Amino acid sequence: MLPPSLTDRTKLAQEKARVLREALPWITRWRGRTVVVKWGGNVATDGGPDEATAAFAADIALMRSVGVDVVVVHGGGPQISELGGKLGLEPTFVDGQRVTDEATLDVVQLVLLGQVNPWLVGLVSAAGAPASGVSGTDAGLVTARPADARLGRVGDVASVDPTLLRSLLADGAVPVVATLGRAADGAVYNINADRVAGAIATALDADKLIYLTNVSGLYEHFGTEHSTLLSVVSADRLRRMLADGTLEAGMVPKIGGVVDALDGGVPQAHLLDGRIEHALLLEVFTDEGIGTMVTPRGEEPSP
Ligand SMILES: Nc1ncnc2c1ncn2[C@@H]1O[C@H](COP(=O)(O)OP(=O)(O)O)[C@@H](O)[C@H]1O
Ligand SMILES: CC(=O)N[C@@H](CCC(=O)OP(=O)(O)O)C(=O)O
Repeated sequence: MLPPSLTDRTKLAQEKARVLREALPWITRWRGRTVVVKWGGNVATDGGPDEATAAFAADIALMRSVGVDVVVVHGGGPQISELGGKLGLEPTFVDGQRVTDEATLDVVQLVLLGQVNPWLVGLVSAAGAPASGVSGTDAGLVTARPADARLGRVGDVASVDPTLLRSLLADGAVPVVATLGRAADGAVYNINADRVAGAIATALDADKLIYLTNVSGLYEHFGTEHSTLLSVVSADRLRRMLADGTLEAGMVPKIGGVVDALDGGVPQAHLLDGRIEHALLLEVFTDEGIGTMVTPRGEEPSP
């Protein structure tokens, strides 16, 4: 009989082999496919910020290295509120969208283009993938149109031209997109990152759209004692949730982005807790169903 320590080591090695075997069909399935991953600023706030985002960057680099065309779209809402607060700007939101006056727009640009984007580009690069930071205002990537006038310089996505992203992907790079947009008259607008992620996934005919946030997924009866995590849900059910007003705060634009993407032909979207290290890897390369999966009719695909 094997000594106990060797038995344990053998069991651990066999477990590693099992994980690798489990990953193979998923790696084969996702090679050459396009996956859009939206990193929410909340991933880097409450608790252990850098570990979770460093693990996220490592997962992105791994996806790239096995041949997935991966695009990162990032937010930075809490980081914008933090710097704005230091500068005396009180954050105000309407249905999850930041009311953006001219001074706030300056802060949005400073934080997204000067802090969050280069930080994520640095982490993905350090993890071994050639990341390339771009703004939605570059090369006509995101054309904005003014949103609700009460929101000031907030835009909706009018259109996405994926040419720049396609050429970066063809070069083997990982585009990391900051979600500003430019209107036809050249003016820059602040656009909610969840909506941009959905529009970019649609424009790229992505095979999967993943949102990383600070909850385990989408809950029914959120914030009540009856709250339950929805593991698989249909786009129709999300439409009903949007219409009946049961979603609050940041979930409104996120679910809006998911519904837009599914309506635009993206076959599946996921909401995951990005504070769990390697949540992305678990979702893409294992049989583990974590978080909430959204498909057109609420059915679960297999590899
Ligand atoms: N039904 C719901 N299920 C889960 N979270 C919800 C729900 N309704 C509202 N939320 C809120 O949405 C938040 C995530 O959105 P948001 O703050 O915009 O994150 P991010 O920065 O990742 O975009 C959660 O922290 C949660 O408080
Ligand atoms: C119009 C609008 O609300 N824009 C967002 C853009 C950043 C974002 O969406 O960040 P998260 O994904 O981290 O929430 C904002 O100013 O907060």
